[in-house]
Amino acid sequence: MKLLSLTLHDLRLPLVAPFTTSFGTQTERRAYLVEGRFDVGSGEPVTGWGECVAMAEPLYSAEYADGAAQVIERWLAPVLFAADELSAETVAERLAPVVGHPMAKAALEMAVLDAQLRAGGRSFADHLGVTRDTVPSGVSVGLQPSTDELVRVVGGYLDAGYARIKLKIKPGVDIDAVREVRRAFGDELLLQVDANAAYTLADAARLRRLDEFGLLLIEQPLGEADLRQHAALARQLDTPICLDESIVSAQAAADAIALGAASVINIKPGRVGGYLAARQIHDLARANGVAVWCGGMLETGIGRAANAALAGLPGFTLPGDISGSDRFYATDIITEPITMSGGVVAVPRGPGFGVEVDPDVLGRFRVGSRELAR
Ligand SMILES: CC(=O)N[C@@H](Cc1ccc2ccccc2c1)C(=O)O
Ligand SMILES: [Mg+2]
Repeated sequence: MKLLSLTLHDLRLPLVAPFTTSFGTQTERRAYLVEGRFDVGSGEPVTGWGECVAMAEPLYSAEYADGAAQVIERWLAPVLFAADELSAETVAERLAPVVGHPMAKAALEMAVLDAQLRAGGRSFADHLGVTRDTVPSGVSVGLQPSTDELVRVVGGYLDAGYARIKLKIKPGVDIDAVREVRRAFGDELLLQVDANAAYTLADAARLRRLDEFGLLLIEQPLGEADLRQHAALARQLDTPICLDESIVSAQAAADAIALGAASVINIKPGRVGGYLAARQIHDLARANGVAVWCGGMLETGIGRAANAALAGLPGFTLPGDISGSDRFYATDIITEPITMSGGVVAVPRGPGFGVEVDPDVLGRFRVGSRELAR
C-alpha cells in the first residue's frame, strides 16, 4: 500500500463520571485519532483508523497527547509517506530509528493495519487466528470519595454483569477499601487492584496486608522503572504482581519475566507500540507460563474493538479492562458502541477492526484536526 494522506483528529470526550487514580482525576479524555487514506493498488483509496492512547498530561507515562501529535507530524509520518510499499508488518521497523514514543507509533501502525485488513476483506480476529466469539469483560473502578460510595459503585457494575472488578488504590486508600468490597460481595468475586505506581518498596509490609483478601493480582505497585524492586516485592507477597506501566515493549516484557518482576502482564497495544508488538508479548508470556490480560486506556470504540479481538488469543486467560463504551462515554464515536452483556463483549468480525466511525459524532467532539500531506 501507499500512504496518500494522514489526518490527526484532536478529540475531547467528556467522561460519564470523574475517573480518579493515584495520579489524579480525569473528567474528559483527550484522544488523537489517526485517519489514513491508502492506495491499495486497485480501485478507490482505503481508509484505516488508529488511536493514540496518550493522555493529555504525562502522568501515566512519559507520552502526552500534544507531544505524540508533534512526533507523528514531525518525525514519524514523513517516514511512512516515503515508503513505496507500506505494510503493517514493516511499520515498527521503519519507525525504529525514532527512539521511544510507543503510543504515537502504535496509532500509526493501527491505521495501516486497519486499512490493510479492510483492503483484504479480513477481520483483525481472523488475522490473529482468534476463534472465540466473545471475551470476558472486567471493569476498572476509580478511587471514590468514601468506602460506602465505593461499595455502591462496585455493586452497580456487578448488577450490570461485569465479570471482574479492579479497584484503584493508593497509600491510605487501599486495605480498608479492599476489605469492605470483599465483605460486601464475598470471596467468589474476581477482584484485583491497580496502584498505578503509587507505592515504593518501603511499603512492602503494607502491601503484604493485601494478601489476606484473595486478590487475583496487584497491578503496578511500584514505579515504571522499578523492575528489580518489583522482583524483590514479589518474593515478599503471596498475591501475584502484574505489571502495566513497566511493559513498554516486548524487550521490557522479556526483562520483567526473566527478573521475576511480574507473574502476570497487562497488555495494552497502545503502550507497547502496537497490536503486533502486543501479539509478540502475548506469545512470549505464554511461552513462559505468564498469564496476560488486555488493559484499557479509555479507548474510543476503535481501540476498544481492536482490543476485543486481541483478547481472544489463548494466552489472555484473565478478564481484561475491555468494558462497554458506556463505562466511560455517553456517546461513542463509532456507529455501534461496544456493549458488555453477561460479563462479555463480542469479538468484532467485520473487515479491519470491524467498526465504522460516525462522522457526525466525530465532528461533535473534535476540537481540531491536522492534515498531513505526503
Ligand atoms: C482503565 C484503567 O484503569 N486504565 C489505566 C489507567 C488510566 C487512567 C486514566 C486514564 C485517562 C485517560 C487515558 C488513559 C487513562 C488510563 C490503567 O490500567 O492503569
Ligand atoms: Mg494499570
